Amino acid sequence: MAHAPLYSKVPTLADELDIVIPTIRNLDFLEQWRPFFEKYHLIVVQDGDHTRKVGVPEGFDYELYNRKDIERILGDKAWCISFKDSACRCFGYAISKKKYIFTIDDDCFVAKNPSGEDIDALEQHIKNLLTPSTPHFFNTLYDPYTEGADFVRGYPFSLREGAPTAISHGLWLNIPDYDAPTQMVKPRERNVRYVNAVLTIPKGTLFPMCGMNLGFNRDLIGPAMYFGLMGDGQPIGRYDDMWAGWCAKVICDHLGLGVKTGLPYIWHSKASNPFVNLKKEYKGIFWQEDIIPFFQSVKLSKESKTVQECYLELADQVRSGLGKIDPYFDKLANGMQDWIACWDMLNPPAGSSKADKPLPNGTA
Ligand SMILES: O=c1ccn([C@@H]2O[C@H](COP(=O)(O)OP(=O)(O)O[C@H]3O[C@@H](CO)[C@H](O)[C@H]3O)[C@@H](O)[C@H]2O)c(=O)[nH]1
Ligand SMILES: [Mn+2]
Repeated sequence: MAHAPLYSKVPTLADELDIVIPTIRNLDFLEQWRPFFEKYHLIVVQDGDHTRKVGVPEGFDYELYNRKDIERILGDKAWCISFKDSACRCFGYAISKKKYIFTIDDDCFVAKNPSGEDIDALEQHIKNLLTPSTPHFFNTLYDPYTEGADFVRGYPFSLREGAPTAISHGLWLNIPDYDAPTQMVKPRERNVRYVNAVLTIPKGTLFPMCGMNLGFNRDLIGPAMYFGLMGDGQPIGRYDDMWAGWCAKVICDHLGLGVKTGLPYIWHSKASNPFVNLKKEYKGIFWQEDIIPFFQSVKLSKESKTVQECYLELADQVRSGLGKIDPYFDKLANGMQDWIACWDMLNPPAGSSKADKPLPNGTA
């Protein structure tokens, strides 16, 4: 059974992909990415003080949303979008009109491969997203759809079509995405290991999704990419991307979609303060010992056929399964529900009466 064609030239998807950047800093890092990013539309989610002017370097096509814009657009449901946390980025996922999203932090730069060449992270994410995943049977020679590799002997031919890829999870050279305790005991550790591999995360296995260098297919998994309620007024931080990854993975498993991790690498330049991070992560470090078994036991009903249906069913299970840990999870379940309402308001089904209503633009 022939499997997906290899791409001699990876399509740019310039009109089908938005780059979402959360920022409390500045966007000077875009200068280094200019050769790779300039042809794409940017969605900048400005966090923190909305009166601060965030400059976008000349030549980039963008829309920029600050807290006031989020409140204007989402009204009484704006509360479900985090404030003073990188989780605010998920507003960009909902307001986008494109099929694909790539999100990157403003302290991530262009990395070099072992041959010293600049890595076009976006091209690799596109390659990952446009080729199938293999969640149902592990290919020991890694990604069979990449040049110079294939399915190994014993790989069932009936499974070689693979599954549609929903998420492409990239990695980081230099500052690794460690939690605070690890960062505190290994303050000088740098990731210098370039592993030339892309792996599908097997069905039934969870993973810690980092939002620093992440691509996904909005049409396949967008409504599940709610970065959990963190930051201002919340008891935990730095679990936003993790929460989205756990929710998205159980839904991908239910819907037969794939998640890949590995290439591409970016160069992560700033180590955030481990003491500040410990304060943010502290409760999460304990809670996740209950959260993970919860997600491992999640069963979604066969009636849940769309991402929204799966996500709302999951929100109910979060409320009943995790609400006893802390009232936060009840609030988070409410946030998940209001997120879906926001998603559906901003992304009405084609042909519905609301589909043609232009939304208020960002402050760009
Ligand atoms: O309140 C905030 C804090 C930060 N941002 C923007 O979000 C990203 C990540 O910020 P930063 O680089 O400071 O954080 P890291 O610890 O390196 O990031 C890791 O933790 C995750 C946070 O949950 C993040 O996704 C991981 O990569 C930058 O663009 C900041 O400008 C913000 O918008 N609001
Ligand atoms: Mn960072």
